[in-house]
Amino acid sequence: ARLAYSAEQISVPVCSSLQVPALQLHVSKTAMRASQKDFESALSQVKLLKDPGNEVKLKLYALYKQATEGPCNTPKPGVFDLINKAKWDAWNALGSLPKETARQNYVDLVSGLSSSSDSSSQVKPEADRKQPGYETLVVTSEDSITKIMMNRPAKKNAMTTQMYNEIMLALKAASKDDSAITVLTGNGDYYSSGNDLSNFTDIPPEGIEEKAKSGAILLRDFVDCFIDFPKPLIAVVNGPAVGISVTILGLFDTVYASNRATFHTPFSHLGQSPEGCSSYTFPKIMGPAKAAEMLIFGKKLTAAEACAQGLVTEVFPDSTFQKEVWTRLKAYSKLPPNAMRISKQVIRNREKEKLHAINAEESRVLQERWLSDECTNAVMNFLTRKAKL
Ligand SMILES: CCCCC/C=C/CC(=O)SCCNC(=O)CCNC(=O)[C@H](O)C(C)(C)COP(=O)(O)OP(=O)(O)OC[C@H]1O[C@@H](n2cnc3c(N)ncnc32)[C@H](O)[C@@H]1OP(=O)(O)O
Repeated sequence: ARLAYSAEQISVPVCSSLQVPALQLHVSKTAMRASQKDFESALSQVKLLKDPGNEVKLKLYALYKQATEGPCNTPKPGVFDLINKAKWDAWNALGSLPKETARQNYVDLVSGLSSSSDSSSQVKPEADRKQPGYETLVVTSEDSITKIMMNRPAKKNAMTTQMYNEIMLALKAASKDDSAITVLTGNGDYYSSGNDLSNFTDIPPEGIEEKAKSGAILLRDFVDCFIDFPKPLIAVVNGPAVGISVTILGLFDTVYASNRATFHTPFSHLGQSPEGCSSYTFPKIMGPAKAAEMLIFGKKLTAAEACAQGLVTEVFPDSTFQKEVWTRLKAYSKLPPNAMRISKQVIRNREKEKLHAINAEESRVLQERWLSDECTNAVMNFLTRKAKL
């Protein structure tokens, strides 16, 4: 049965006080232009929806604020004010998007949510489907799809040691569960900002060399899990992607991206070198010249550019991204699972040995880079707030 979608009922554990202002019936006069009727009807419709989850609620919040107030110009909330900061980030990420476009995107998003909730009114709330035991991820299995969602939105899904370990665990479990396909995605406005640079600060008593050594082992094990993953693996790139979250895309079978996504591997800027087998997969996918621009010079690609260069399978408008992608994935997940697995093996197996060797070599080189002054200075500059990408 449908849940009435009232302000009280949208309380959820992660953002318990997140209230979508669209639920308020007040609409400022500035919003009442081209699609006024549609917008008003979307505002009413949203109250009838099942809880769409925090990620979507943040999008609704941001679009509503942009549509009614224009670009975000309020001060950024403090570090510990997680909920208001998440809301502020979502609104601020819309930049100078015109009010009318925001209004249209709001209407499109609500319409997408209404039709998907119509077709899945029996779906259990996400909290019920969530697999326990993960702190940095939300892992769910439904419709023969295991979804692994990186869940540190306030840190742009930066990957901590714990997150690397949990992703490995989740992939191992997904390889054995009864799902047909597996998806990696991010919660919030980023897909992932790559390696959490504070990983470099936790130096053990044995010293920095030991830290670099254990980091290289973790990196190699992590990437090996992607090389060996036996089922179709799909990246649903919901926003900007940085560093290792980009490089491993070369090991996925399909990459769907929102048109808000960007792809950035600033290794030289960070005094580091390519990993995730990208030194091999990127030149193979996009040719050596384009790969060099990304991996040596840190050129950031838009989603459209990444698609033109073969790293991304297809790009979708952000306003309909989730609806279009999940509709497609649900259809794919109904294909015979063994046939899909075997096709993947036929496509990928002959490269596996080579990829493992490349991964080992990249990890070895990176272990040395982590001890360099160039890397130490770049990480310190970020951590002391002197530099950002
Ligand atoms: C086992 C080890 C394996 C290692 C494998 C190696 C991989 C290589 C890489 O992945 S290289 C890529 C490393 N990533 C970066 O250099 C990104 C650094 N982050 C940024 O430049 C920016 O944060 C941003 C451009 C991603 C986003 O900027 P924006 O202004 O939109 O947001 P904030 O900077 O305010 O970020 C919000 C909070 O998130 C924290 N954060 C973001 N990314 C990281 C990160 N990679 N590591 C650690 N922390 C990160 C940021 O500090 C903010 O935290 P705060 O709210 O507490 O201030």
